[in-house]
Amino acid sequence: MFESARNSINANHAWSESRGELTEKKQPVSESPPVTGNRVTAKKKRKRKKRQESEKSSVSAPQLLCPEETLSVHGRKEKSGNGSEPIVRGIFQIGKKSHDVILTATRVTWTRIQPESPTGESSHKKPIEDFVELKDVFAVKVKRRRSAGQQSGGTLLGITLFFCKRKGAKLKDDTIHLDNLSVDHCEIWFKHLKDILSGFKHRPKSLKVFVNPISHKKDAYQIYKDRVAPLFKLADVQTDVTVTERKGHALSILMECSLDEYDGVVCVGGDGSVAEVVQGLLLRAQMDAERDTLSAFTPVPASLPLGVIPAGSANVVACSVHGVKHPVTAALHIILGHRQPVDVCSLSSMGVLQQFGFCVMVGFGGQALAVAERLNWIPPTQRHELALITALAQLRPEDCELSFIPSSTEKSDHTQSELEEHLSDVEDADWQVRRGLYLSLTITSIPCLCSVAPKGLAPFTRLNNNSMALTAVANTSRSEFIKHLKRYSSSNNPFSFSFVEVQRVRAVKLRPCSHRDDQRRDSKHTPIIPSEGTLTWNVDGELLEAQGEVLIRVHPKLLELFGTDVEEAEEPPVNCSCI
Ligand SMILES: Nc1ncnc2c1ncn2[C@@H]1O[C@H](COP(=O)(O)OP(=O)(O)OP(=O)(O)O)[C@@H](O)[C@H]1O
Repeated sequence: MFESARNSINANHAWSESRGELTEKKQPVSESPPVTGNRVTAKKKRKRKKRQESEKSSVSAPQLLCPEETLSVHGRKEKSGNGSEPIVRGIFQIGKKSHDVILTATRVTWTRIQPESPTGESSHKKPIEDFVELKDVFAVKVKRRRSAGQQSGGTLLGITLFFCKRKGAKLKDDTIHLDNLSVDHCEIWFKHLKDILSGFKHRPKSLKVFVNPISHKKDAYQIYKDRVAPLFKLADVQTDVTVTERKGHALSILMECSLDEYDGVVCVGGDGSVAEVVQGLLLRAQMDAERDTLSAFTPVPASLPLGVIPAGSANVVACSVHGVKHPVTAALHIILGHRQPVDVCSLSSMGVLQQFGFCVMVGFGGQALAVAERLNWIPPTQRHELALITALAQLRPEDCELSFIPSSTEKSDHTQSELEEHLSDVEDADWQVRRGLYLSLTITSIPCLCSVAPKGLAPFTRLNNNSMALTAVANTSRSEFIKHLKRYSSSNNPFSFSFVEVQRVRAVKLRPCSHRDDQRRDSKHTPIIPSEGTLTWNVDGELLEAQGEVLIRVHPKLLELFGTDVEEAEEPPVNCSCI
């Protein structure tokens, strides 16, 4: 019955949506659905007339029922019930069959009209009913038949609804064609559908889009042009696209441009590009709120939600809010205005804010990224594998003092600002302190789902549970460490090792130590003594050298992402071939 929106666009069908165009060339009003077929016998004609009369008596097309009920989705009080009262009802052809179609404030429902049996008895079979929820409909267009090259006008065929259907975590666009040649009929339906759709105020109408042309396989622009831009156009979302020319380009635009005209920002690229746009949105919010980022401060949330179209290699942020690496899913979440507040962490060194992010690593994660940066002349996939192998070969523990404030605040009655104030107060809190050799420390504020870790990098982080997950991997043998890493992509628990400690925390402090008890050292376990106390951090895939003590804090719901809360990535698990 359905065909994909983009597949169904052909030379002879065109969609428009102005009411002007609907009435521009009136078609002869027909109260019955169009009938296809060349030869209609007199008997068939009589039968059809009889059927049409019986249909007309029950559902003449169109019937206006209770138009004020549409007010319910416009934020005003519903007059009665739950929006299930019919607004308008009529007959359309769907596929090749006549259907009784009903529009309510929340859905379009259609039921096949049962033909009478030759004996005049009506069928005892229960009519098949189907429906689409209007919250999933993202466009309604007038459907016309146009000859090749014809730009406007054309024969009215009916109206088409473009909607989103779900298969697991994946969203796909689909269409339902409501065919009827009557202009009056279509006009009434079109108007009501448009009114209802314009009542979904959380859907963006204008977006600032950043595309990183060098992400991963260098196909981000193509992905945007072929798979995302046509959907934005169909949904009448205005876009202002910047193809970034250098690192820092998106950040500098976000710090300067007027954001008032946009309802959201979209980033097409990998996690590095997302990190830059997140940084831009949050720094801009602090600048507009006159927050002093050179001191310990309580940040304000970003003013616009962010949509992430995955075009990188791991796509951790996209997978965490979509469950899949699928540009169409990401685009539909944006168009339908699905918003998910997310916790963000900030990393400060010597009291000065260095970066906002979702996933902060030091030790193995930082060392592997540093190697990858040095190998940037190698294509991305080979580079990441080679960097992993090199970092594993050079595996050395970091000698650190690790402190953290455990968190128990999963649910809270505090307001957003009270919660932020409470969590920002790290001075008077009870810090737990550990001193030791660590192979890897990972702190995440979101689950960080991806194909190499479908269940995420941490056992209990949610997108907005007001806390971060700290995974501390103490010094162990290389083979045990590899066993731990491999478990991320398998069904075994990567945290059930004696050398792995996981904590739910609201703040973490890490101080590199340069003196160790010499007794504990041997050639294998010689720790990295950071030069002048500098550690190499990996913040969302970007390298950061930070001197001295580093403080990482969680900031609940500091940003909204277009997407939803997902339990697990539905990407097929990928085992790293090199370990
Ligand atoms: N035109 C450009 N030239 C060079 N670098 C750019 C350009 N535009 C953006 N960047 C930078 O490229 C960096 C990497 O981007 P991104 O993460 O999207 O790609 P990737 O590293 O290939 O993907 P992944 O992180 O998934 O492996 C980002 O830091 C971004 O700021």
